[in-house]
Amino acid sequence: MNRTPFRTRIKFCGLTRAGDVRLASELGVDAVGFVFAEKSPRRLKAEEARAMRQALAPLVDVVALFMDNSQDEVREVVRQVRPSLLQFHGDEDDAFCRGFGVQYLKAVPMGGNGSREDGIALHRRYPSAAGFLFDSHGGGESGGSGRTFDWGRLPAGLQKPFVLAGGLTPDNVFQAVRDTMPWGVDVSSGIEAAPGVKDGDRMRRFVEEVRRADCNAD
Ligand SMILES: O=C(O)c1ccccc1NCC(=O)[C@H](O)[C@H](O)COP(=O)(O)O
Repeated sequence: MNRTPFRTRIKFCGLTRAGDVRLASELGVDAVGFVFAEKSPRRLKAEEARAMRQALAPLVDVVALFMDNSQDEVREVVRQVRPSLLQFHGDEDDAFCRGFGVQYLKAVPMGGNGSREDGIALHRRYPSAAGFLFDSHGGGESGGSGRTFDWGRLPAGLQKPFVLAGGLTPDNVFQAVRDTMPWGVDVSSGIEAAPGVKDGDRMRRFVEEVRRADCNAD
C-alpha cells in the first residue's frame, strides 16, 4: 500500500463555538483557525477567541486569520490569543506580516482569471513566509467562499509547504489530496451547517477522508 510521504495536516477554519473547537481537537485536526477579518460572518473579537482557546486539547495549534487589519489589531490578537501561526489574506507585504514575531502563512488568491502564480516570484515577495495557502478567492476578495479553483493551476517551483483551501468538502478532499499532495488542507464552509456553525458529522467525515487519502486506501 503506497502512502503519501507525510501525514496531510488539517486546519478547520472559522470556528466560533467552543464545542466545535473541542470536537475538532478530539477528531485530530492539527489547527483551528479564528477569523478576525472585518467582513467575515465568522469574525471574532480577540477576547472571544481567547476564551475559546480554553476548549482546545493539547497539541492543537491556533491560527489567527487577518485581511488587511491594522497593525494594532494584529498585535492585540497576538497578545490575547497567543496564536502559533498567523494567516494574512489581504494585500499585506512581507515586512508587515513578519512584524509580529509569529510565523505566518500568506494566502494566495487563485480565483478569477489571474495568470498562474510563479512559485519563485512568491518566494521573492514573501521571503519570511513559513508557507502559502492557495485559496479560491480573487484578489481583494474574502475567503470562506465554499468555491473550489482549478488545482492544476497551483504554481510549480514551490520550495515551502503549501496548504490547499477553497471549497473543500468531505466529498472532494480525498481527490484533492491525491491530486495535489499538499502539506495541509484548510476548510470552512464544507464542514458547516451555517457560516461559523460547524457540523460534527461533516467534520468527522472530512478527517476520515484525508486519512484515507494519506493511506491511499481506495
Ligand atoms: O472564512 C472567512 O469568513 C474569511 C473571511 C475573509 C478572509 C478569509 C476568510 N477565510 C479564509 C480561510 O482560510 C478559509 O478557511 C478558506 O478561504 C476556505 O474557505 P471555504 O472555501 O469556505 O472552505
